[in-house]
Amino acid sequence: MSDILEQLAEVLAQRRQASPDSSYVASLHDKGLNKILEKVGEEATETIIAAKDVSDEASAKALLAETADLWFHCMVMLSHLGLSHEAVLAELGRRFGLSGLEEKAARNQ
Ligand SMILES: N=c1c2ncn([C@@H]3O[C@H](COP(=O)(O)OP(=O)(O)OP(=O)(O)O)[C@@H](O)[C@H]3O)c2ncn1[C@@H]1O[C@H](COP(=O)(O)O)[C@@H](O)[C@H]1O
Repeated sequence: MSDILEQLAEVLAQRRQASPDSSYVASLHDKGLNKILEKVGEEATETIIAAKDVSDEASAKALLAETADLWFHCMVMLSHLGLSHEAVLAELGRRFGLSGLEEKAARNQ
């Protein structure tokens, strides 16, 4: 999965130099941080609504699509602010490492 995030991050970095007319991501950068944050909020809301409505394969698929939209717009936000998705993965890894150690310690007591 992180390979896909890596490749997406490379494309997003290229789009920071692109013309707003040629690309959705470039148009978001051109509109600025407030527009990007508006999209993150919109996609978060759509994800929540979709998650409350999962009842079959089609609605589960709709939730996955909304989650992808949310992750994508979070990636654009990080790119706009010059931050790396790798730092987010490192933070998750650090927490996972910590909880893994805690679980191990608890098992050994
Ligand atoms: N992963 C995505 C991706 N996910 C979602 N979206 C777009 O995000 C938008 C969100 O959906 P909305 O229904 O809110 O769209 P909208 O109503 O048109 O948006 P607004 O007018 O509200 O801004 C849609 O326009 C989707 O096409 C994406 N657009 C691009 N990518 C990736 O980004 C790369 C660069 O894209 P371009 O900048 O378009 O070249 C692409 O190669 C893709 O890999």
